[in-house]
Amino acid sequence: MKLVIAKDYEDLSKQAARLIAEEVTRHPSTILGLATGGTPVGMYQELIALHKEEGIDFSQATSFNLDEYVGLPGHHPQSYRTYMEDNLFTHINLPTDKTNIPRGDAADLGAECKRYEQAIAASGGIDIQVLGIGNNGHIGFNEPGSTKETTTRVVQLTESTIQANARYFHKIEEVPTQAVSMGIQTILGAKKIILLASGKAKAEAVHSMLEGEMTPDVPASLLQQHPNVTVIVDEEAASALSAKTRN
Ligand SMILES: O=P(O)(O)OC[C@H]1O[C@](O)(CO)[C@@H](O)[C@@H]1O
Repeated sequence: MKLVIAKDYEDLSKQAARLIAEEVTRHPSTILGLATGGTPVGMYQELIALHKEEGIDFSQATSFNLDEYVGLPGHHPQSYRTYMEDNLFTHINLPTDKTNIPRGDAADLGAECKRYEQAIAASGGIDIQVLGIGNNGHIGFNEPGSTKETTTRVVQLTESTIQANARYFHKIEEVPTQAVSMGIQTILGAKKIILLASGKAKAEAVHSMLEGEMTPDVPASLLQQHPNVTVIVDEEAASALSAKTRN
């Protein structure tokens, strides 16, 4: 995996946005894999600026998000659909009907998971997938124990993930306990992957991902088998890495 240590969060966000913008410019009908969480917010702001100031054009692109909470309709304030509308979609020219996010409120979640996986395959597959990383090494909502064979499915969130995400809800009891998430196999199917991590709380997970053994106990470590991963971290998130990995 290629490691980039950015100066700070702003630099990380700018470098990540550049990679996406280059991809969209080179290949206008690119299939983007998008992530939520706090980390990519700065990257989305940079992408909006690149769209407004440099005319980066998303009109022919398509997007697939990693995950959505079970039980939340798209219009719920804490749904990942709302997050994406607020942080990116309403500010750029990506057509709404080309933005895909699993339906967490589907009546038949099993069918929804199959439909989502098939839609990704039918698009030709994800060209560039953005990922964050959970403090416990999760990617998407693939919690520890997720194997490399997993595809889009309903997953149970761990207590630590529920606690980490409670900051977006009024109280912890409101945080959904399940999500629909692309699987590890789905993520590994992307042609390129960019993983972003910022802050001290991510240092241990970044260390295990890059320097630990490949194990479903740290789902992000399974990315080691992918041929084209760029990990962009800030100094704090890089702080548990050995000198050898840093150089
Ligand atoms: O960027 P954050 O908010 O630290 O979140 C890290 C990860 O946790 C999630 O928000 C899910 O808990 C992922 O979507 C994200 O990659």
